[in-house]
Amino acid sequence: MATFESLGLCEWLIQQCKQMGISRPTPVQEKCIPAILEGRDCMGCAKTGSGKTAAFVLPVLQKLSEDPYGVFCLVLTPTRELAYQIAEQFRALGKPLGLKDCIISIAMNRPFFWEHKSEVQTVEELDQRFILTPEKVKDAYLVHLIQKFQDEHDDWSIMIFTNTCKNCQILAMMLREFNFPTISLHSMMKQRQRFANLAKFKSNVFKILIATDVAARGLDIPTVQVVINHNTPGLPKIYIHRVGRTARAGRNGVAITLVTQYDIHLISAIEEQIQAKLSEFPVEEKEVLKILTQVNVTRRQCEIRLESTDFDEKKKINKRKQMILEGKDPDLEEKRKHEQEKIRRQKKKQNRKEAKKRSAKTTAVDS
Ligand SMILES: Nc1ncnc2c1ncn2[C@@H]1O[C@H](COP(=O)(O)OP(=O)(O)OP(=O)(O)O)[C@@H](O)[C@H]1O
Repeated sequence: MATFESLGLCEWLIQQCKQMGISRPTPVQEKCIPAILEGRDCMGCAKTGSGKTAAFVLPVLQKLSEDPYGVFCLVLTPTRELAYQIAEQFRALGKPLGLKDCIISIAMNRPFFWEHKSEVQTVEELDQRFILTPEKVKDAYLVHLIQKFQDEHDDWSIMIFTNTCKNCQILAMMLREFNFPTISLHSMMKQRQRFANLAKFKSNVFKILIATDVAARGLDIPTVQVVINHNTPGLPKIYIHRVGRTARAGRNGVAITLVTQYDIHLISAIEEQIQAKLSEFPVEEKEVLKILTQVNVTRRQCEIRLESTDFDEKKKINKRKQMILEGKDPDLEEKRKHEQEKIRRQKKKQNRKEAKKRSAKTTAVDS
């Protein structure tokens, strides 16, 4: 069995790995580390949660320590959260180097040239994968499932994926109405809020993260035991990334996908890709029916509440797209608008103060 030493990794890096609980290389690390150390081009493909990040971070750090000069490594990621996560790994493993890193994010949601390859996930790691085929009560099944996990496990943590930002927002509101400690993550949130919510979920303050596919790739949250697909992913590749958020680094995990009669063809494509049949998840229908009305009413109330805010996904996305086409950064524009509004308010306040002073002076002169 290979060791980090036999792969050519130097002692200080082996010690850093040990401190992070990494004692033996995973297969992708075993194959990539020597090749990168030799300075060869390398493309690593391995299943989700198998340590691909350290497979390039470790040899990059070793090379950098040998010749610490200039800009050394550029890492491209599909989301900002992932950029921060990888930077953290560089910082943790590269601590003795006094490493300097810089995160640059661009206005566009996703660079189109990114191609993340993942091998077919094996069934052994992912303990159980299920499908649920509800008729019109998806949401009631969701509430029932969460309730079940909450009742049956002391230490639990669930990631729920859904297709749109609006759905994500409504479901988060709805689950909070049922007193589930829920937090959301989607691209219509401000970046600061996205990071804050992710941190709250990672620290286990909130047990449920409901997210769009912005959280489907690369995020490494070891405590996630369950992934629920509120909608069936349109592409098998997305399914693999989503369910890969659980059962990471040899741990166990469960993935449940809610499927309607219109999604059967999608399930067939997923099964073909993962080379495994998904089994039906057993639920007590009676229990689901008991909460059906309450769930539907709560959802409708949340929809009405959300409609009264300016949460218009399409309008906002189109506005952002237009800005990008005009060469503007939507986040910067928003910040600038906010600053201008602040200055305008301060000026107004100042004018009012001065007017008050003037009128006080006039009164004094009159009297
Ligand atoms: N050799 C190792 N032994 C044990 N754990 C490891 C090892 N290498 C990395 N890990 C841990 O495994 C977890 C998953 O690693 P990582 O996020 O790099 O997976 P990945 O293959 O990039 O997954 P994804 O395809 O989902 O992005 C991390 O918590 C990491 O610290």
